[in-house]
Amino acid sequence: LAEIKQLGLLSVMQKLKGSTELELRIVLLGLDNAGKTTLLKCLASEDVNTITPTQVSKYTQNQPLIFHLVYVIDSADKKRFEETGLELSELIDEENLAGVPILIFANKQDLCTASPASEIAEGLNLHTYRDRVWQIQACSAVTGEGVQDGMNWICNNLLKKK
Ligand SMILES: Nc1nc2c(ncn2[C@@H]2O[C@H](COP(=O)(O)OP(=O)(O)OP(=O)(O)O)[C@@H](O)[C@H]2O)c(=O)[nH]1
Ligand SMILES: [Mg+2]
Repeated sequence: LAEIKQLGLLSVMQKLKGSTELELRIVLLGLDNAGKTTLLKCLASEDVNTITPTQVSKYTQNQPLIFHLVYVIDSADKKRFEETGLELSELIDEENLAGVPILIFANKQDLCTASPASEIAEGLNLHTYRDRVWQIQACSAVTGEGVQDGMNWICNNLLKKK
């Protein structure tokens, strides 16, 4: 995990379907330059009132309230696909994160050099993840496209658990 840049812990108060209020904790991870900060800004600009990003300086393995992981990938940086895949698999093998649902953002889809999310999913062997629910979502943190779809997936997971 040492090389994973830890970005932020997001405490999100989401009002779902008008009546339910849920607190959602997200740990946002990814290699440097993947687009984590841009994604946070994108989320914050969409709903400043309900999202409170907190920058934390260090990843602590015993975070008590991790409900979801979000892993960001630069879809246009093919040279680092192997590296990011290794980091992701280490994360998946973390004992403390066993079973934690994971959303993978295939970010920077606005670039014409970006690989499609389906190709990235294959390269990362996502289909072999059997201990948790996972989702890969194509997005652009710059245009905002796909970001809300990813967040909706997380919200739907929470609703299912209730
Ligand atoms: N075209 C494009 N550029 C993006 C996108 N997301 C991020 N970037 C750019 O990629 C670079 C890195 O983005 P950051 O958000 O700083 O990445 P980061 O993951 O926070 O990087 P570190 O803080 O170094 O770990 C910046 O120049 C962003 O403008 C995207 O969806 N599309
Ligand atoms: Mg950053």
